[in-house]
Amino acid sequence: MEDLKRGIPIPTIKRFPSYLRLLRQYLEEGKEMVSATTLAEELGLKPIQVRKDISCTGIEGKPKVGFIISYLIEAIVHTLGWDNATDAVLIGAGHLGSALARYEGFESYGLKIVAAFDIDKDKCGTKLGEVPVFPLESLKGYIKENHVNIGVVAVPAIQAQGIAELLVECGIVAIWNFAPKDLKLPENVVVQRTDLATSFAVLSAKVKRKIANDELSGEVDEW
Ligand SMILES: NC(=O)c1ccc[n+]([C@@H]2O[C@H](COP(=O)([O-])OP(=O)(O)OC[C@H]3O[C@@H](n4cnc5c(N)ncnc54)[C@H](O)[C@@H]3O)[C@@H](O)[C@H]2O)c1
Repeated sequence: MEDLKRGIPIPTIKRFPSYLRLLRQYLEEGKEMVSATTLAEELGLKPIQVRKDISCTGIEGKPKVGFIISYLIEAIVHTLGWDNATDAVLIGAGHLGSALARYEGFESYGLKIVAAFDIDKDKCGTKLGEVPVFPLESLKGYIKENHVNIGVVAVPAIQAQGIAELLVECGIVAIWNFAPKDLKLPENVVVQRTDLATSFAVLSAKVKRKIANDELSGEVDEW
């Protein structure tokens, strides 16, 4: 995480997950080395951009050979701070919350949902996969006791602002908000909103352009 604070450009950070996906695929295929040119071709980027991005991890390639894939994966994961899974609490154990809590893949991205909280008494005391669901009233005590820094919000939009304020009051410093609501919070709180509808809007615009016979842009999809 230290490296992120040192000012790696946000577009580079956004491209890193695409590099990781591709590099892990290469590793599964038994490849050991990869060149910046190959990565660039696969991801629709310019080789100079790929070299610049990789230089942010501190890894150096060998001329004409490229990069050792396993070292590069390790370096990107470390640069993103993903080698040290960060505990998070989830608020809202409904359809979306349940899917998020059950998804084990987040751990390889450094996120570990350790507990879920809900106002629905029938859900409290149950588990979403391995994640226990607790009543909302126990949120504050849990966060204090377990030193959790991240909150994932998956409650109805109308509840989201109140829940976000409660999370901040409990000491949460970063919120991953899935509710369709722009949260108003103190500036020192990191908020990231994720909306599948936005991704779909991009997809739908691209489809329209394709149908109109325009060229699709070569940009890498961002998440
Ligand atoms: N970002 C996306 O792409 C995306 C996709 C799907 C859903 N959503 C949003 O995610 C949210 C949840 O959607 P869902 O389909 O899982 O809904 P859901 O109704 O299945 O689940 C909501 C859960 O939140 C709980 N809840 C309500 N108020 C609460 C509160 N004050 N404190 C704690 N828990 C509370 C409910 O008891 C319920 O278990 C909605 O805001 C929805 O719009 C976003």
